[in-house]
Amino acid sequence: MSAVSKIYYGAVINPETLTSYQVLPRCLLAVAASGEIAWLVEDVEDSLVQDTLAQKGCTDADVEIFALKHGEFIMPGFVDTHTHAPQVPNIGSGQQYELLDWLQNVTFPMEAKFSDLEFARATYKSVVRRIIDYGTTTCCYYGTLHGEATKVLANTVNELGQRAFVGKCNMNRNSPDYYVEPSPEASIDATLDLIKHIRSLAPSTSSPPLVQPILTPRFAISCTDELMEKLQKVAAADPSLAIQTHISENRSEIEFTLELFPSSKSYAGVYDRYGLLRDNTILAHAVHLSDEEKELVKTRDSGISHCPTSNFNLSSGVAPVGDLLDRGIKVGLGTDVSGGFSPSILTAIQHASIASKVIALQSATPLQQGSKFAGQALPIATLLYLATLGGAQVCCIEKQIGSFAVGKTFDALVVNVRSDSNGPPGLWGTAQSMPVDDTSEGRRKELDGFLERFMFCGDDRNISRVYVQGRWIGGTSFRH
Ligand SMILES: O=c1[nH]c(=O)c2nc[nH]c2[nH]1
Ligand SMILES: [Zn+2]
Repeated sequence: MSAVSKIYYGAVINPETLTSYQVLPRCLLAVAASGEIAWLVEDVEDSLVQDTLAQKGCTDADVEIFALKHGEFIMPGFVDTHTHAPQVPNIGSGQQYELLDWLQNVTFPMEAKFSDLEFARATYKSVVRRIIDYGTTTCCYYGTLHGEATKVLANTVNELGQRAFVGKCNMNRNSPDYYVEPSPEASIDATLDLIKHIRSLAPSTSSPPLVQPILTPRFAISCTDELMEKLQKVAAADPSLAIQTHISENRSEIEFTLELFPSSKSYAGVYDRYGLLRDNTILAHAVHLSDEEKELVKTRDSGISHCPTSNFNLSSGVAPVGDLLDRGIKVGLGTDVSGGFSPSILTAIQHASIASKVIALQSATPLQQGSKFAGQALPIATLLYLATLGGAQVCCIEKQIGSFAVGKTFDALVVNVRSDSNGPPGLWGTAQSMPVDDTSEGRRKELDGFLERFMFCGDDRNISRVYVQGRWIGGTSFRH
């Protein structure tokens, strides 16, 4: 690890497990020039900061110290495990449709426009900029079916410094003539070319690279058997290649899938038959999986992207996240723009909470023995985990990001809930320069309250800085 280049002192929120997180009002955290966390001391009194720095061999002269104000805190950046960059211009339109009609009437016409590379360049620049400023430090992006436009997306992400997985859609059927791949061969050639391009963006020293390719069969409906067989070969030849697709989102979609693949018993069975369920597979939605399918997903160690905003908005249903968690399945959050109408993971957090409450309200039976989450409202710790470390697990990068620990990279947000922040006016009450209760317990309680209110009432105006790999890349205080 390189020498310490920056020290942060102040309030830190650090996710630990599905049911716990650390609330650290006076944390001292050092980031190396490489972007990794060099060391972290959980509780340091103001008067002991200089001594602690001296003990760590740091002097004011050689490192920059960023002292957070009261009402500011640092937390890990958000992980969006599922979104569609080319659908951002469509946000808020077509909400009268369910999935299959929405794709035909709203989504495919917009995605088709990305055959124009100038349009792709201008759109992706503003889309990625906006997603970074919403606090998403890692994002799993679907591009369109166009290889060249998806290279533009990957280049843009790389230039703006976000961590991401970027894939082009494989789709050679059940799409309009103006927006469909001509053959399985053409789909695979463009995919391999994109993978090569994205891997060439990585400086050889950064491990893992900031931008990684991801195999993206749009969903089973849009891929012929022949294309699925070819995708299977690509995946088998490259076990480190991540995979993303949609699963079991909408009842008509499930019915159509089973008609198209009559030899498979279930939707998950289709993907499994083609070797596409593995530990680095991200499955969006999983609203209507059978118990047998959930077991299969668990056995393959694939992850689920829970996209509650989209599931409500396209009237798809409510995913049984508590049950998935009880089964030990990895779960993260996804915005699924523009099925979801917000690119902010904060909105996904709020809707994940409401979704769990809807399920709890509908649960006729009391909690079953051994179930920790099913049929219950998800607590703050779980929502925080899904938005950060859970998402990192789904992407198989939990050793690098998602929480703060020595050796992990500093992918982080500075959140500002002060009355003088740019955030929702009047939300935070009177500006206080000090906690009302200035004891350790008082500070912890206050910080915990700040976190909860940020998660439910905050927005991007409260995110003043966004860091990826130690580099300041966005937020309201960032000069673009
Ligand atoms: O929410 C969704 N958005 C999409 O673009 C899509 N394509 C297939 N299935 C999908 N679901
Ligand atoms: Zn989607």
